Formats: sequence, structure tokens, C-alpha cells
Amino acid sequence: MEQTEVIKPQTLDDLIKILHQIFESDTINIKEVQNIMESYESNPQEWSKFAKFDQYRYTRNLVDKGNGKFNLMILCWGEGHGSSIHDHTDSHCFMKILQGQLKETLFEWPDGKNHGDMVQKSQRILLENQCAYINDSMGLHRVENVSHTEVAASLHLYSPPFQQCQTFDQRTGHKNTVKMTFWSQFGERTPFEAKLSQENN
Ligand SMILES: N[C@@H](CS(=O)O)C(=O)O
Ligand SMILES: [Fe+2]
Repeated sequence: MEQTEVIKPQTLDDLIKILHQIFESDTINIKEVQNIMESYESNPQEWSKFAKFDQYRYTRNLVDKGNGKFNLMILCWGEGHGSSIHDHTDSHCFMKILQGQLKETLFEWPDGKNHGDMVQKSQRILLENQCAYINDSMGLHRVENVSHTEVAASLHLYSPPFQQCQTFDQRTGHKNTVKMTFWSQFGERTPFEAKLSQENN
């Protein structure tokens, strides 16, 4: 049996250091990354400087550029906030819950024949410290903070990094390409000029 080393990151900085080491290699082991992200015990003192919320939409806050190999970001979800159905531009997507809970709904890619509702594959609630994984071969997803009383925060790693994705209309399967924006980068609010003509997904 293959032996996977279990390294427990002690802090968020420690986790980032370990991720840099892992992604130096050209081949990555999905389970290994997922396990390491999961074994970091979320400590808000370590990440609150990145967690900036907006009243209306979930925010994407860049934490680390992973030497060009990955983007690590914290997404902040107010009560009732959710994403549209979207893909991940052929990248790996790891998503760890830092605070609260998120509902993830998986959908099949529309096949262009059915013009009705998109086909839902599964649904689950992700709990604090859990780390989910998705890529385009597994389908599309929508993520939601369904709580009316609690906010949520999640740590996302995308490799390779990407700046746009496709969003899908649940009722028709029609798609749009959208640019993705950072609400903040390294703890600083993104200046207005840099955000012009960008949207959230
Ligand atoms: N993939 C989405 C967040 S999520 O709904 O998985 C994003 O990066 O904005
Ligand atoms: Fe996503």
C-alpha cells in the first residue's frame, strides 16, 4: 500500500509553506493536498486579516500566489450568499471550511440536447475544517451559505490559477464566461481601478 506521510500544519503560515513544497513537483497527489488542508485546524486569529465580508455577495480574498503554481484565497459568505453554477476552468479546486457550514450541490455538464433544468447529481453540507475537492471531470457545482444567522468562510486552492470561469443557468443550461475578481489581495482591499469591468461569479 502506498504510504502517505501525514503532516499536520500548525498554523496557516505553516500550511502555506507545506503547500509551496508540495506544488514544486509537477505531479500532485489530490488526496495528499486534501488531507493536509483538512488537518489544519482553523484558527480565526491566523486568517481574519484576509476575511473581508460584503453585504451583498460572497467575496474572494487572495492570500497567496503559490509561486505561480496555485492561488490560495479565502471566500467570505454572508448569510444566504451563494455562487452561481460554475466550472473550474480545468483546474484542481480544493475547498476547506474555515468557519460555519456550506452547502455544495453538484450538477452534470449540460449536454446541449436537454433544454430544460440542469441535472443535479448530489448535495452535501460541508462542515468546519472539512476539505472538498472538485474538477471539471466531476461536474459543476454551486456553493451556498444557507444559514440565515451565521456567516461562513472557506479556504480555496486552485491549481493552476485561473481568472475566469463559466457560469450556467440552472433552468436552461445556457452558459456565460465571467471574469473573477479579488475583493482584497494580501489583506488590502483591491483598488477600484483594478476592478473595473470585473464581476464575481
Ligand atoms: N469557485 C468559486 C467559489 S465556489 O462556489 O466554489 C470561486 O472561486 O469564486
Ligand atoms: Fe467553485
